Amino acid sequence: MTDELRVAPGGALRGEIDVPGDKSISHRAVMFGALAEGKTRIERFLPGQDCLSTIDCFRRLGIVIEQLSPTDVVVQGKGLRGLTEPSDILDVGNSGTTLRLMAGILAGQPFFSVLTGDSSIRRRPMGRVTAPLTAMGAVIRGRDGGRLAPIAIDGAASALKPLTYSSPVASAQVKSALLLAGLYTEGETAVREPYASRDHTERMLTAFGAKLQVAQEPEGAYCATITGFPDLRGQVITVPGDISSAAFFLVAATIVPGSAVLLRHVGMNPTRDGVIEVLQAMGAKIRSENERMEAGEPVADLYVESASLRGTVVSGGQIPRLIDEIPILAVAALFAEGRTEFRDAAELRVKETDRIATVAAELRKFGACVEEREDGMIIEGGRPLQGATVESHGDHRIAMAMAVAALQAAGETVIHGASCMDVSFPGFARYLASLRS
Ligand SMILES: O=C(O)C1=C[C@@H](OP(=O)(O)O)[C@@H](O)[C@H](O)C1
Ligand SMILES: C=C(OP(=O)(O)O)C(=O)O
Repeated sequence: MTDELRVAPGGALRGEIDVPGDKSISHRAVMFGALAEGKTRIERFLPGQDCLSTIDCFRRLGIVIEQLSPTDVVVQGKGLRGLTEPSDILDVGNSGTTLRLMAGILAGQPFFSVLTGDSSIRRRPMGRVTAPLTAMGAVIRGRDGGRLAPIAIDGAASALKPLTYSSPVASAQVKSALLLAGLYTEGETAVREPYASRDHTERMLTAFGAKLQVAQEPEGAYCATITGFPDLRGQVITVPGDISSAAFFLVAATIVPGSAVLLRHVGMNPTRDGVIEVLQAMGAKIRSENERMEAGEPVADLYVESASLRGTVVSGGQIPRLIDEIPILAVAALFAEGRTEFRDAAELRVKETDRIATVAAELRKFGACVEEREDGMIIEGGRPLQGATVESHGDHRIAMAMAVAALQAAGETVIHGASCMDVSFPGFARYLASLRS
């Protein structure tokens, strides 16, 4: 089978999509379910490759996890002390969230474990979690002095103590790793970040019974504090749809004239909804309906119609609220009148790929005008696009963003390495096709 997706331009997008489950929340439901006493039932779980890696790793740690259907998962939790030493390395595949959050959990276990992943994971910075975990007393070794995977955690030699830590980056993975290690300390562990990153860990751990305090601080800073050794109890969790997946259809329906699409069950957590704010500022017609709370998270249905866009500036505290949506927002910028600028987004360089470099390189193949900056990019909108042969570079969000750009490019586009879409959005091409028929 060839690993490519062909996308031809065509008519309006019309219909409804039940947006697949949120990746960040699906990971956490499995992890916290494993650490809780009793059964956790997860509905609308995302059966993407990344979340399946998390299930696989926890099975290797002795947790029974049943997948009653692809989206219906039951985790038989064994409590904070219930994990057992894995007999082999733990392979997280392509998932940075799995590796970094598990590093925090495994630092608190009385056994030895090794975490690794694919070639992309083995290039991504892990010092951002291994350094503060070491400061908490964890004994961790890895390539490049513990900064690159594989990393080995000598839990038996570790004696964790609480830490108050100011993270130089707004990263939910760093924050979560330290809060999870903090579960295994006597006392309070506090993590401060320059801007609030996604807060699913704080919301969900609180629902499981942890004692957690959060505080918004001056100039956008944020601090979360956890108290060690709580009694965590199994929960029933209905996972909201992933706003990061919905974003591809928000942009697709906006740029293809005559489109009208309803996206059902979209997670609207205020630490994640920057994409809607920016698209609306650009002129997009997005209406939120049927707003409700599920599993401690706000959820809504989003109705989007095609619209003309104008350029904008995206920067500062907005960036963590839309970090994974920048590749698809760059596509929206191609169809906007004038210039769009992304600043303060150097974090994009350490994702599955260097997303500043890969977005610029691949969009230029369509004839787009994209200037790379150290911490972002500048895009001149309004140029006609030509269909092209493009590469995913093994990065799911790049592959899907290119598929959306192809909808409004003259001629056919071929996306090589398209199967990586399954990392966060299995069936993406089918969902897209369903709106075109
Ligand atoms: O905690 C999470 O679930 C995630 C946090 C973000 O990464 P960082 O923590 O590196 O910003 C995001 O890019 C990733 O897709 C998922
Ligand atoms: C960056 C991402 O995920 P992770 O860090 O978990 O690999 C993503 O899904 O865009």
